[in-house]
Amino acid sequence: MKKIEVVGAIILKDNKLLAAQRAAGRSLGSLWEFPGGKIEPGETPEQALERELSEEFGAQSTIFEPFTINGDAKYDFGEIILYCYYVRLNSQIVKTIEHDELRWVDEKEAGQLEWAPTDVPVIQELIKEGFRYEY
Ligand SMILES: Nc1nc2c([nH]c(=O)n2[C@H]2C[C@H](O)[C@@H](COP(=O)(O)OP(=O)(O)OP(=O)(O)O)O2)c(=O)[nH]1
Repeated sequence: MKKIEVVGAIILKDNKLLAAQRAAGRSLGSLWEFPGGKIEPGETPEQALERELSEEFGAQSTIFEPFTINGDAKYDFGEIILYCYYVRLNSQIVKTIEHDELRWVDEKEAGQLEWAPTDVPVIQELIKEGFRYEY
């Protein structure tokens, strides 16, 4: 099965997480995820994440440490391996081209969203840790 490596951003501000809802027509449509996307050949995960955040939001970012666990799930289109990093946005979000909605959520609200299956172990661990590491 095709392995697809994906990076996701854990963006925290005032104890809230930036959650993004995938646009309805896309793969895993309408499910919630970490902003990010596929790692392209020759890119490090950090480079991929910076690029994705620039493309999706028009925002500059700084990538900090990787999260303690990865996501991993199999779909009909391949196996997604999700690497998440703590990220600070250095500029405003000026656009959103790939999401139906962006929402700042606390732990309780995050637990009530329907996340992509890949993300479920990651978000559960993050909720357990608490939304307290702001960069
Ligand atoms: N960005 C992001 N993608 C995720 C997460 N969890 C997860 O399973 N994915 C999946 C959805 C997509 O199949 C893939 C990311 O690809 P992408 O967002 O760059 O999608 P794409 O532009 O290629 O669009 P598409 O063809 O998949 O619709 O990883 C997540 O938390 N963030």
